[in-house]
Amino acid sequence: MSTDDLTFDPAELHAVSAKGDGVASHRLAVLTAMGLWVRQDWAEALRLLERAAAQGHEPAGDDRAALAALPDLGQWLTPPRPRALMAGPAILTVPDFLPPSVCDWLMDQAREETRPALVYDPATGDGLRNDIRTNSASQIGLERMTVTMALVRERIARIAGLPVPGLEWTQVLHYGVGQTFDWHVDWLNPDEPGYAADLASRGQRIATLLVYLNDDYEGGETAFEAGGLRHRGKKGDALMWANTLPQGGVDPRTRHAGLPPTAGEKWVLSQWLRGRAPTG
Ligand SMILES: O=C(O)CCC(=O)C(=O)O
Ligand SMILES: [Fe+2]
Repeated sequence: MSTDDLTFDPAELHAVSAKGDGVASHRLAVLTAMGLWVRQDWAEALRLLERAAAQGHEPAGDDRAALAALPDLGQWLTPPRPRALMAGPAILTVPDFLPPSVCDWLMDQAREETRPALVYDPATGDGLRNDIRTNSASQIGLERMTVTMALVRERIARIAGLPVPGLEWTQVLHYGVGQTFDWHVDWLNPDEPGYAADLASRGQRIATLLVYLNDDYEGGETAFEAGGLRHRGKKGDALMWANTLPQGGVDPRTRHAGLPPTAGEKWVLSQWLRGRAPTG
């Protein structure tokens, strides 16, 4: 069965999977990894992934190969302590947050479907093309989710100390020479009526986490107005910061930019984190 025709109903997925359909088994593996409509269970997700690969579903085979490069689950789900770069705003680094093989795999996944990056229109809450974002983005939503990605998201949630259901869909950003994500903040302006419904449903973007996926480019730092900080991690390193203040409210000092590479191409994973699962 093709992905487009396939249900997200776990009972139906089980039935189709039992008949030998690898697409259904893979989707069930992903839902089980995420705990979406079924109980979250890593061991069961891995069993289902094995089954999907054995049933000949190629993306499941790729997913399994990507997973094989990870350390054991206990180690993976206990990320190292971040190192503080700056206290106010709170900006931290995490060296070697993702293995190089996972970085390569994420870039491959993103190459398959990368579009011009959009900005959020406060008037409507829709995505809009805008000159401040000339880079491209690939969003990994539910249709493109994998068990490996679910494990990456779990590790992100753990290092940030925030719940997985609060993670927005992960994006992989791509910058060619001269392309930029110009000066902006990631938090949603609470004074902007267009953001009200989103903020009520999902809460604020409490934190941002980036993972630098490659090294072979010049320039392209992440720049913060605060302290004139310019940062560029090596392949696999994460950069994380709080968009809100410990006492509540947004932190205007988090204004930042993805500067344009001057040679080569920059790839970065971008994760915006809310504090809780959506409601309503
Ligand atoms: O690419 C970068 O360094 C910055 C990305 C960014 O600001 C974001 O994803 O919100
Ligand atoms: Fe940003």
